[in-house]
Amino acid sequence: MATVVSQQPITSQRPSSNFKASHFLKEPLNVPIKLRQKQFKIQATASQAPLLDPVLSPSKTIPQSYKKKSNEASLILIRHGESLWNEKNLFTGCVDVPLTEKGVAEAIQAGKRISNIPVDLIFTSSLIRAQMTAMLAMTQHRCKKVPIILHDESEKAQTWSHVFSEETRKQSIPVIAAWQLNERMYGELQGLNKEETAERYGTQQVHEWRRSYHIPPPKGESLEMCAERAVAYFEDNIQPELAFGNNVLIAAHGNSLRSIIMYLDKLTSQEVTSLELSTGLPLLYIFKDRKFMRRGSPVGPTEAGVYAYTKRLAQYRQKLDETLA
Ligand SMILES: O=C(O)[C@H](O)COP(=O)(O)O
Repeated sequence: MATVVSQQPITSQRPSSNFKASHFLKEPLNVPIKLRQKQFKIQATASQAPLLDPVLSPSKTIPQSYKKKSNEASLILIRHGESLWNEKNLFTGCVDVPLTEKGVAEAIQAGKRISNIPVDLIFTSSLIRAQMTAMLAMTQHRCKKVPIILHDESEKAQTWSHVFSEETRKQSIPVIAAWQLNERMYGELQGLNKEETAERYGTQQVHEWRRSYHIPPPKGESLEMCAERAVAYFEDNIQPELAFGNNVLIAAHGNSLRSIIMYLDKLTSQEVTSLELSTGLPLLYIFKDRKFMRRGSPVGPTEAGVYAYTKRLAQYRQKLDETLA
């Protein structure tokens, strides 16, 4: 499937709709922060602010003595690899199905493409196909850090999954699974064959259900409804991390990512209807000066192509080369 790529630097203005007012927090997000404060606290150093827990530290602003980690951050988006229901051409939505063997290979290939790009935090949906994609991709990353899914579903889940070694935590990457990043809920189409559905309701009607912004499938979510949870989550929990200088990988779904790309690329509800995302193909954005600049799909480490998209990424790759030499 074709992917719309626009090289224009994009402002992070919201598309004209009733998205939740965004706020640019300077400090990192406060959603899993209690967890990260316990599990993966980043040691406060002269250049790094600790992960602030608004509960533990009344003031939510970063103390003046701390600077942002960086003025630039990488954002990688990956639609999960092919799933068993993609292979059967069934509407999937929020049904939790795993990857096919091909989908596993796609996830590993995606990992090769991003293996030289820094990742400090991983966000996935709560669905296994996105989580499998993230974990498989990270097996190829040259940083060799271990992605660890954070569990905050209960106090016991938090305490029972605690890591009691600072050194081990430093060699780990927090993975936050958020239902808000789930695929759009396809309502009464879930489980139906896409071709048979088009024969029954007409190609035009099915295309509208699949790709339009405002029109929901029967008893399902429109892309707009999906955006109102996915983009709101992105603004409230992911964008502050990027603003702080943390590099983020999001492994999610065709439509939840289409809604986020619509926000990043400032696409209109008309333009987004032609946005298609291939399974397992990573997309790179650079976040700098509060703007998202799309950089296309990174090539693999052995393929001819751009060595690194920015000076900071070139330095990161250089450091990996030296460490792994
Ligand atoms: O949910 C599904 O069926 C797929 O992941 C996406 O389907 P679509 O390409 O028909 O939106």
